[in-house]
Amino acid sequence: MSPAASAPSGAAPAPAPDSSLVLSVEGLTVSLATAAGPRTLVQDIGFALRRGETLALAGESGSGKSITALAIMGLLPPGMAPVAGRVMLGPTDLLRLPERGLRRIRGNRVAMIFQEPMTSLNPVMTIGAQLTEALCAHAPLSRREARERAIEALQAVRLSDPARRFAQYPHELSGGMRQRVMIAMALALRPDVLIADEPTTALDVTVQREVLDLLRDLRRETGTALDPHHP
Ligand SMILES: Nc1ncnc2c1ncn2[C@@H]1O[C@H](COP(=O)(O)OP(=O)(O)OP(=O)(O)O)[C@@H](O)[C@H]1O
Repeated sequence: MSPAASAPSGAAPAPAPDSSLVLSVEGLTVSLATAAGPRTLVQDIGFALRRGETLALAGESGSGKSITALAIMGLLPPGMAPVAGRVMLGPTDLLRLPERGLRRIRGNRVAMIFQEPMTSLNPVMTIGAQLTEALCAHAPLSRREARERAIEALQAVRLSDPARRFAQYPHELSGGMRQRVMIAMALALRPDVLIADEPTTALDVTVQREVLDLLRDLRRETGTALDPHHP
């Protein structure tokens, strides 16, 4: 991890409570169980994110940026576990929350967009069906309300002709459009924190710029704090 993302020493006095603090990661350490014993993948990471703020985790390949993001979401692959630290979302330590509680937090309070939107979208469901399903899973909405919210979300990410996109399948959209759909899906639930793990790596350079500009504008409009990986 770069110095910007590395953990504070822990010797500093506890800061005064800060109501704008959304997410605070302290001393996060993740290890992988191997035949030769535990291997540390992320060591003593710490950072704080305030409402409306953007924070970038920078570091060389393999330094643990994705693992940090997955640990925050409680989505570490089997064999990996956080072995020290805290991930405070308001007063709640996500590392100590059971899976049921985490499921309520994901999407609603903390959402994540991944590198390759094609692998996160279901190829046999329309964009609209996926958006409304995600919305209905998190909020008690009628189908009609969910459809309206989904189309609004597609509009918010500046997709042309949102009503038509709603009825299309992922393969009918370009890579940049698919990433916009993923952003729409993540933001439709109005999370406090959006984690973006290299959201533009799979896109060509001009589309990368458009998606990053869009994320920046949406952050301003919604106040969602953003934790982009390789912005
Ligand atoms: N599924 C896995 N099983 C075992 N080890 C893994 C797995 N995924 C990642 N690792 C290891 O965890 C460490 C951190 O990986 P991570 O993917 O977080 O790096 P990164 O900083 O996101 O890299 P990149 O910039 O290349 O995406 C690496 O040493 C990697 O080998």
